[in-house]
Amino acid sequence: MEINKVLAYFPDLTTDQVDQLSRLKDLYEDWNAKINVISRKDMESFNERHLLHSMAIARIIAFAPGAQVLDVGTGGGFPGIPLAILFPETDFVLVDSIGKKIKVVNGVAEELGLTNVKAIHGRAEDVKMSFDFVVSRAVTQMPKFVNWVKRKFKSHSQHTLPNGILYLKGGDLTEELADFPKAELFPISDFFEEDFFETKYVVYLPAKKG
Ligand SMILES: C[S@@+](CC[C@H](N)C(=O)[O-])C[C@H]1O[C@@H](n2cnc3c(N)ncnc32)[C@H](O)[C@@H]1O
Repeated sequence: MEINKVLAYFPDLTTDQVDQLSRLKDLYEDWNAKINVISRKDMESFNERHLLHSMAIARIIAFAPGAQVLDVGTGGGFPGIPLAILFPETDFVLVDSIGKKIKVVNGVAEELGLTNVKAIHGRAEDVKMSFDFVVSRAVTQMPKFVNWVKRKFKSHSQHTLPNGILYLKGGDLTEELADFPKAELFPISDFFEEDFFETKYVVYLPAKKG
């Protein structure tokens, strides 16, 4: 997918944001040659699989200036880096347990001048900060994930949605979400015409029970 097609879904971007998003594919190609974080096959479809896919979260929520967002198991920076570009006044903490992936995240953030990204090499369970939202893609099953992050939410919400998890997920989620009656599924095909995403939903789970 051409970058212009991705950008057409977000017509209100500033020139800085357009420039940053347009540079991502080349930056990841350079980093990937040094440290392999994205498979060759995925690199071919970088703009849809990594960029537009991550940006589906921005179709559900506009993160507020000053809000804190955690990306758990960010890998090379997804969905955290594209979201940090879209919401430059929101603070993003990207955590991954593999150090070389965090090296790539730091490199990309530095090259793009993203001052709102902090990358942590460590386990999500050990992050001791509070957040408005936790985002993620392709890390683990929801019951385990909820255990990792359930004590990491600020109680007060400054958004239209109560604070919670926004998780890019695919497959049959019936069993996985059985214990989470408050989970809401947003099909990504509602946001973008293309239907190439293996991960087909953004799952929203509010932090507060009951
Ligand atoms: C399949 S990759 C997905 C990477 C990225 N979210 C994406 O969609 O491109 C899963 C990542 O989760 C990380 N991970 C798994 N368990 C973790 C944990 N407990 N804390 C932090 N990172 C973890 C792995 O190191 C790996 O980079």
